[in-house]
Amino acid sequence: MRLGCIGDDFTGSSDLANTLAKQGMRVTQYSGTPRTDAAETVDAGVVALKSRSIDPGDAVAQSLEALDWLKSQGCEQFFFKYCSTFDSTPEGNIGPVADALAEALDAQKVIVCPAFPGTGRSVYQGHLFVKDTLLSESGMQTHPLTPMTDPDIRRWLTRQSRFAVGHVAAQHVQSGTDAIRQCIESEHHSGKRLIVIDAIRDEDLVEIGKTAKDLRLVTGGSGVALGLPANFGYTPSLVPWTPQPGKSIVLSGSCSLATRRQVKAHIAQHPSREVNAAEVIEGHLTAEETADWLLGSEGIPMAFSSADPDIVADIQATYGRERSAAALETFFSDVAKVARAGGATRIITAGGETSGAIVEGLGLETLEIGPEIDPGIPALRAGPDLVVALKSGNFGAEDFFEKADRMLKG
Ligand SMILES: Nc1ncnc2c1ncn2[C@@H]1O[C@H](COP(=O)(O)OP(=O)(O)O)[C@@H](O)[C@H]1O
Ligand SMILES: O=C(O)[C@@H](O)C(=O)COP(=O)(O)O
Repeated sequence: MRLGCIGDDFTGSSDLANTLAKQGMRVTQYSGTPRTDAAETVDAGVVALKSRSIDPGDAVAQSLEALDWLKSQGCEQFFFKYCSTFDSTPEGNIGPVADALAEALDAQKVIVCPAFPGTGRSVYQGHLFVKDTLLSESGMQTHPLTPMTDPDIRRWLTRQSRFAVGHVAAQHVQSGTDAIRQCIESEHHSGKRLIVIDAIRDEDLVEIGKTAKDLRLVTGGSGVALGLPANFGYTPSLVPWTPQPGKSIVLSGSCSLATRRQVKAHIAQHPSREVNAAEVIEGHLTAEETADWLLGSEGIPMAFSSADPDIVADIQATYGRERSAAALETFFSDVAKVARAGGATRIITAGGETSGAIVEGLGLETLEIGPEIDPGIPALRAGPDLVVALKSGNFGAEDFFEKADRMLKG
């Protein structure tokens, strides 16, 4: 294994794995830190953690455990993957985890770059944009778990990190590798350890990737990984796929804007059932009942709790943020288990936390990376008769669920 990656959620990990696979690396995604060695054939290993919204101390401990395992597999460089919308709270977990990995690797110059132009995320003047709006006006300001209310990544990260935060501006990035390297050095000499880098185009990310050749630790969204495989001599290639027949279901616990649009579009075409959060939390709706309905329905049936911010806010005010999230995640995980036992072979999930709960619940230890369905979302094989797609909250076309099923089915 050459490149060792740690993802702070499961959808984000598959997004990174997708970028690396398209650039020619053989990639495997692991659910948590494996207890055994990786197969010899793996070039890049992505350890997916569910660490984005947990206590910062736990996130650090889990990330360091993953790092130890990746080191033991022979990795030469390490990547910490977080969300292209920098999902975190003022306490973490991006800063604390990046700090801990930097110290463990003695990395003095650490790139911080959430940009992913392919999905409209760009960093300019240290501010994160989602398409043409600032992060804090993009819908992310009402995220159920990590509301993003400050678009200045430097300022947000400064609240989370023990280290001074630096910046490389777009005009230097656009001047190419030498200019970027000089700016990083200059920030380093002025005592900055975490260095936010502007990037608005894929070309910028490729240049940043080249600059990162000698850095032990790189952090960011999947975009900044674009240029890394070439440093190891890999070249872009087509990712193979074996079609998976059988029964498909969609489970959506994401309340992000893109998912809500996709849910609306899917309802118009396929059997769909809204999961009432209060009924789940109160224990009035069982996973068995929902799974039976999914298995008995035609087409690409969907169960969803995806709701508008005011509805989510009401649920959280009544039951608490953590309790409602935990109850819904457990519910979707249980639905997936029953549906799988009842014959589901294609499972499409929406939402990072939701997907993490489902993949862990199903006990899927490794995921092989297949072709890209939409930017940042690959088809994944979990076993001889099970395939999945883990959709990040704000990724995917409006007809994503149908499109994903078409690709998984082959
Ligand atoms: N109707 C709802 N009310 C309150 N919380 C909800 C509701 N539906 C989903 N959630 C919770 O919101 C969180 C959404 O996070 P996640 O699955 O990561 O989606 P995204 O990828 O869009 O951020 C999950 O913890 C989920 O359980
Ligand atoms: O970088 C991204 O935007 C994604 O890979 C990602 O991490 C998305 O997380 P969720 O929106 O929570 O699914």
